[in-house]
Amino acid sequence: MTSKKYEKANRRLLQQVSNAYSILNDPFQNKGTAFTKREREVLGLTGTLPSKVQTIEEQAARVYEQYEQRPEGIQKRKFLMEIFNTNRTLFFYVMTQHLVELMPVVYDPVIAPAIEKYSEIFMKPQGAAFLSVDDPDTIEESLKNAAGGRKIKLIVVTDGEGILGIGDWGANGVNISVGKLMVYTAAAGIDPREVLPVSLDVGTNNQTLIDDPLYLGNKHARVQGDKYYDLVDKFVKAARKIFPDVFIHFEDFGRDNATKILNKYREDIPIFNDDVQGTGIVCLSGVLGALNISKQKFTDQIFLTFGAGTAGMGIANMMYREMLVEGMDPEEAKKHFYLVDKQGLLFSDTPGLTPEQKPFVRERSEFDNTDELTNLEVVIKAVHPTVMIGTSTKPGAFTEAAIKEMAAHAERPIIFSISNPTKLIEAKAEDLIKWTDGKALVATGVPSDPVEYKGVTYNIGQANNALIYSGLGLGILASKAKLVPDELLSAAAHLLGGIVDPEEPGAAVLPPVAKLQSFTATEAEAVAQAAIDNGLAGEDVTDAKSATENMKWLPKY
Ligand SMILES: NC(=O)c1ccc[n+]([C@@H]2O[C@H](COP(=O)([O-])OP(=O)(O)OC[C@H]3O[C@@H](n4cnc5c(N)ncnc54)[C@H](O)[C@@H]3O)[C@@H](O)[C@H]2O)c1
Ligand SMILES: O=C(O)C[C@H](O)C(=O)O
Ligand SMILES: [Mn+2]
Repeated sequence: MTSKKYEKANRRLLQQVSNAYSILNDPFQNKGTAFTKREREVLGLTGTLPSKVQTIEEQAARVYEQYEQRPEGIQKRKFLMEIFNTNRTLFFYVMTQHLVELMPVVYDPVIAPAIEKYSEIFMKPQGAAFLSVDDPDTIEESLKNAAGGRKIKLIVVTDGEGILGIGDWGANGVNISVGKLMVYTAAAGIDPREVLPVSLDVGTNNQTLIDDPLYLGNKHARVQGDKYYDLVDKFVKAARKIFPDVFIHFEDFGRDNATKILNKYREDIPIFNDDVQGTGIVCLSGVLGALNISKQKFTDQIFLTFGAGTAGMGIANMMYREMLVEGMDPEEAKKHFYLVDKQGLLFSDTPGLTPEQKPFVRERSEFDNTDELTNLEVVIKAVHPTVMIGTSTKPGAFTEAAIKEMAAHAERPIIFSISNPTKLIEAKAEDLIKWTDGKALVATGVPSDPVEYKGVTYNIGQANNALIYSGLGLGILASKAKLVPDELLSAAAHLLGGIVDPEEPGAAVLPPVAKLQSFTATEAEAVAQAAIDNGLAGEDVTDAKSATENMKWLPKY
């Protein structure tokens, strides 16, 4: 068949299969003005676009110029979402070109108001699957419909109950799944065609949403108990049936469910809870980075968890495991941990303890002023922590008095104030540096500008699981890891913790987001190697470096 005849047959087939608009309206196929004249002829696009053919660079320049003209915050994000909904390749080209500038807009902190307003500003479902507790028999059908025939390798699922620190946002929470997946692609080059955001809509206890005529989710109280866990189980089983090798990332589940779900499935399939494990890894990396700077020993550290919830206990468990890896006796290791929650310092007889908190509580007999240990400053005075991590959602909780009390007993106090979004942060980086006269080794959950203090520029690491989960995911997918044991998480943490330049004055405890793509690639290789070393990799995966490099998708036509 001559090439002319072939092209004619191909054109006819394409036109039968999909007319111009199904191409132009498919963000995975659409190139917009970058379609060449030849492509336009073959694909039946002649006359459907302005005549000029642009390169992706020219398109990106136009998009970025438009972006800059948008008002700060959610308007900038809405514009970027229009690009994402129109042309995934162009979106990720622009996002990777301006990663440091765009991450806080695409992701944390601007994603928070975007979630709060999701229903009222809804334009497109952005390829997400909306699984409803009221239609449990449509789970498989819903996943297949949303995948649209695409081979899905990575799912980020949320039930919207514990969004960042802003709480229950029901079906609006799907935006966190969409945003997290954007970071996976921008940071690690996960193919955007192979990902699926999933919302488990089990209702909401957020009365604002129930009363909001614009709210798009199920308008009833959150379903709990067996019916809830049955839906989660139906989802997990259906996802693994339809997408056999899929890696499932759980995000922003409520404190009572997150760890329980993780522990139920992690021995059988490759799953991950970002708030529990991702945050644990990034904080362990940050502490290891800080100790590289202060030259202190990990086993000498005393940890105070402020806000012993999903993330707080994920972090505590990751640190505890590290103590054991360092050879410490389990009972001795437990003596290095203090949990503070709404009730104050947690004791074995404190009412309302969660299952995750119980292994780490203390005995009242250890103290002679237990009634006063509801005040953070008093707790610090009593226990002399060297590491304090805030995952409490309590803004300003790290007061000047509390921080100065910590600095009185710790030569280089390690203080991570990581509640998100910005309005919930326990203390600002510049205050922590000032209150400790430059001694504190600081990290925040949201991006923080460098702090100038007494002639030193203090670079502030972003202790956000976004620095870690993309590399972990790429390593898991590239190695075809059958499970995600702690060994893989630890490999990621030690890799990141070793990237810090400890000799630089004011060095950050974590690598900068500007280097996210490069350290993500290195981390992915370390995770894939750990999978190979632990006998968890696919039979055909023997070379971690080539496996991760071959997996990467690049935003180009
Ligand atoms: N930086 C990151 O990567 C990262 C990762 C996960 C969570 N977080 C942030 O951490 C915060 C908590 O998230 P989570 O998923 O663990 O939520 P969670 O609800 O599971 O835990 C919050 C804990 O803080 C406790 N708390 C609330 N008010 C308190 C107070 N006044 N004093 C002491 N404790 C208090 C709660 O009782 C709960 O145990 C959120 O702001 C979230 O955005 C940050
Ligand atoms: O989403 C983030 O910014 C980090 C973390 O997962 C959180 O819940 O705060
Ligand atoms: Mn989260």
